[in-house]
Amino acid sequence: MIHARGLVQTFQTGRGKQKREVRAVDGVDLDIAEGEVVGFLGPNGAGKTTTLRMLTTLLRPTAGTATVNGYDVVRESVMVRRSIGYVSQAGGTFSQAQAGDEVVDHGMLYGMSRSRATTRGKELFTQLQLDGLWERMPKNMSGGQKRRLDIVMGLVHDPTLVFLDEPTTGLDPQARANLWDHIRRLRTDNGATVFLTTHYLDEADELSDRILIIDNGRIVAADTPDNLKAQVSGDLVDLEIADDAFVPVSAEKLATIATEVETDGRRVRGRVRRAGREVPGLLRDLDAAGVSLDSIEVIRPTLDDVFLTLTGRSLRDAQDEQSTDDDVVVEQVPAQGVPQS
Ligand SMILES: Nc1ncnc2c1ncn2[C@@H]1O[C@H](COP(=O)(O)OP(=O)(O)OP(=O)(O)O)[C@@H](O)[C@H]1O
Repeated sequence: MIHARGLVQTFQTGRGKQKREVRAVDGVDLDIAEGEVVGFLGPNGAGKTTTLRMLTTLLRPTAGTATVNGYDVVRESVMVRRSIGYVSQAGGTFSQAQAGDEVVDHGMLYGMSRSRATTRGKELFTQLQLDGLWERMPKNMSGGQKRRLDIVMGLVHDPTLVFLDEPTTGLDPQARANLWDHIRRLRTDNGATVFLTTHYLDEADELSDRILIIDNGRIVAADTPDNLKAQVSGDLVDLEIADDAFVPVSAEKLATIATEVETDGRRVRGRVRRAGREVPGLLRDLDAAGVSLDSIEVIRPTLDDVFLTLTGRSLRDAQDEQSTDDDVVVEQVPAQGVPQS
C-alpha cells in the first residue's frame, strides 16, 4: 500500500547570514500493508506533516522514492491523488456553497455520480454527527463541525487508503470518541488502510495496529503499541512510605528489583520489568524490614515512556520546547501542485 525508501525533504529557512537548511524528513523508510491502521507519532516539528505531504504528492521529495497504492508519488502523482483520501491538518478551504453541495461536488470530482455522492455524503453526515447541517454554509459552522466536514470530504469517495493529519485536533471529547469509532469502522467495514498523525498518545495507542515514532525527521521506532511498551520500559512502582525514617531502606529494597530508583519525600519510585511477578516479593521484603506503606501504585508504561526511553525526552516536554520556536520566519517553499480536490 505504502512503500518509501530514503525519503528526504529539506527546506531553506531564514535569510542572509541566518540562512540554513532544515532536514525536515531525513531518510524515512516505510512499509504499510493493506488494512493496517498506522499511527504516526512525534513532537511538533518532527516531520510528520512533511512526510504526509510527500506521500500525498503535495511536496516533491528532495531525495528518495515512494509508491502509494502502487503509484509513484512523483511520476504518477495524479493516480496517487485519485486513489487516496486526505484530510489535511489545516483543513480545506470552502467556497460560499452549502456544505452538502461541497461534499457532492467533491465526490463527483472523484468520478462518483451525483446521487451516489449525495447518498454517501448524507450517511457520513449522520455518522459524524453533522445531521441538520447539510444546507449550512461551512463558514457558519463551529470549528469542530468544520473539522468533521473536512473528514467527510476526505472520505466521501470511499478511498481504500486514507491519510488523516491530526484528525481529532479541535474536537470535543464526545466528537473525538465518535471519530475514533468511525476510524475503526473504516478498517473493519471497508477494509481501508489508515495512516494517521496525532499528538495524542492515547489516540495512537487506542487506534493503531502499528505505531511509527518520528523524531528529528527520522523513524526511531516502529512496532505494535504493546511491543513498544514492553520492549523499552517496564512498570513504574510508586510506594508511599508511612514513616520518613524507613525511606532509605525502602529505596534499597526496591533497588534489588528496580532500575531508576528515586525518592521524593516519603515516595519511592522505580521501574521494574514486570510488576505482577516482582511486587509480591518486594512487599514481603519490606514487611520483613518493618516498613509500613501508606499506598502502593503500579503504573503501566505509556507511549510517552517509550518516547522518553528512545529519545531521552518526554513527548510532552518536546512539544512544549518546540512551541516557543513556532514563530521562526521561514521562506515559502513552493508546493508541487495541489490535489484536484
Ligand atoms: N515550508 C516550510 N519551510 C521551511 N521549513 C519548514 C516548512 N515546513 C516545515 N518546515 C520545518 O520542517 C520541520 C518539520 O515540520 P513538520 O510540519 O513536518 O512537523 P510535524 O511533525 O508535522 O509537526 P506538527 O506536529 O507541529 O504538525 C519543522 O522544523 C518545520 O519548521
